[in-house]
Amino acid sequence: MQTPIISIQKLHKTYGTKIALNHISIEISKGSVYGLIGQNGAGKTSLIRILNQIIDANSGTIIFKGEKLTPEAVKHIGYLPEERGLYKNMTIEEQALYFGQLKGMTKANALEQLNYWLNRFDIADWKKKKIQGLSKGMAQKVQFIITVLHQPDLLILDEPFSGFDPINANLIAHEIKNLAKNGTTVIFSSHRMESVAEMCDALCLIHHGNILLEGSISSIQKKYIQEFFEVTVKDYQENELTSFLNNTDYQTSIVNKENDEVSFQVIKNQKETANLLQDLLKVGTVITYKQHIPSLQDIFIKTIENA
Ligand SMILES: Nc1ncnc2c1ncn2[C@@H]1O[C@H](COP(=O)(O)OP(=O)(O)OP(=O)(O)O)[C@@H](O)[C@H]1O
Repeated sequence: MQTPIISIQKLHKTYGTKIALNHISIEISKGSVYGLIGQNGAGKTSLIRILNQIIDANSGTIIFKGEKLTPEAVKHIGYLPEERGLYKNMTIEEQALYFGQLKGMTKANALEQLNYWLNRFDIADWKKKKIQGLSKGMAQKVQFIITVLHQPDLLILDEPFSGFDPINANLIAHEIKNLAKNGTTVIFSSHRMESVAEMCDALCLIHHGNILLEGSISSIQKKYIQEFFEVTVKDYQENELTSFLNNTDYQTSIVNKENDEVSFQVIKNQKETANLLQDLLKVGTVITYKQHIPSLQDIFIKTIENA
């Protein structure tokens, strides 16, 4: 891995006795789209708020662009929170100037960037519109523009597609990928696993403040390909089937059982030691034995079920 743009080391966060992040460590390389996934309450927002210095961690270190993260360095971060916040009485232009200047931009630079994005989205005539007159989708687009206006090195997007129709969601997805191609690092937080699978190069799955899975999408899938199997056994012995189902080396779920055939999915718990084919041959005549290529969704669900 190249030098990470952000390195999170042993980050720990509690609220009273509740552990929101349990000494987690993550490294994210420049220009990647990194998925942060987990169910409600997993700890994603806590991590994002610490990265934005909105709240403090109890302990741990964050190194951003080679140095310890400071409030000043947050100017190089763009954050699209899940609860969007625009000032309803301002025009789009006023809003862009306000947020741009907060991030240290000159007025001229903020205007130049605003024009660039409005033209890119083909909405140049929106500039003087007030936020309160915008539809939800339009306001989301403006919020996206304001988040990227100052050309941040790190872009943190919390559920960026919520509120968008599929066409606009595609448009934003395209822009996110394009920014990453040009060197912006993106942290993409969502509990919608399919959009993470589509957008990200790497990810981490957080559950109750712990990291259950971490790495590139291809390495995660490769690891699980070796573990999932679809099997059909004919002329099976009921007692041998029962003992296979009770074997703790495997997790087995029966898909179909009819006449003298039984079909099931098997996951190897003990990848190194279990000899699946040999164990299946004791059950009966193996007529199908194939590796199942799991979707990321399958992997996440199984991982959380086993946690
Ligand atoms: N201010 C707070 N006070 C007490 N507990 C909190 C506070 N904020 C978060 N928590 C708890 O910390 C845990 C992690 O919450 P967090 O909001 O970081 O999760 P999340 O992954 O962002 O969830 P969601 O997808 O629902 O936004 C949860 O159990 C939550 O109830």
